Amino acid sequence: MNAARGVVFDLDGTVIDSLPDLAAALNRSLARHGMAPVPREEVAPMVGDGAKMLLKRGYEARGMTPDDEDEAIFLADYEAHVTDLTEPYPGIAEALGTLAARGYSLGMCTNKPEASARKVLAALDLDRFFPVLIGGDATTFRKPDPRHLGAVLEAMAVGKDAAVMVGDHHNDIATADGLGVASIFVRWGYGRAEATVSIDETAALVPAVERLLGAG
Ligand SMILES: O=C(O)COP(=O)(O)O
Ligand SMILES: [Mg+2]
Repeated sequence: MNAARGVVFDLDGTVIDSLPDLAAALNRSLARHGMAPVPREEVAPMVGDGAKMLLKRGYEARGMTPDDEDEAIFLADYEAHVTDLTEPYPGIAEALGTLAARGYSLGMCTNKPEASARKVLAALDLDRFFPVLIGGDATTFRKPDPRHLGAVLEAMAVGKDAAVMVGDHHNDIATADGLGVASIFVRWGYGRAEATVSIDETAALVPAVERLLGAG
């Protein structure tokens, strides 16, 4: 019986490969100022602390600082194009379906702006897996602050001993560690982290969760 067990997912770099659209939006913003584009592989390590931080880091790479107008235009433009090039990672929908079928509650703890997160999940037919989702702009705290994960677990009515956090960034692991929650680091995303449990492919996800939370 897994009814009270929960798996909390990070979004960017864990469930969806959103880097192409994030990089494209950043580069459209830079182009407004006549600045050269930042290649995708250089954008990847800038992802993980939310869209505003991505913009700031992208501008810094070109020796500039975004102002409020840059920020507003970038956020609206990204939200409008959030599904142009973005895809779920291969096998992730199947893994989510298996976890749901085995009785795990699923939730999402993302630093992405919440409207963009909900829009992209709906467009990719993944929103049905995540009745609980808290975005990086929804409260005054966000990952790596453990309260972000704490708020997701509270909304899921899952205790921290019965939960696991899955993410691609050191923020995800730090959030879980800070709250005393088990975590799984996924290596297919954009970040690096020291983690007790790491996996290389989506096929390894369900077995890793079952090992941490006990097979049903
Ligand atoms: O958009 C970001 O910077 C990070 O989003 P994530 O927390 O879902 O990885
Ligand atoms: Mg991520």
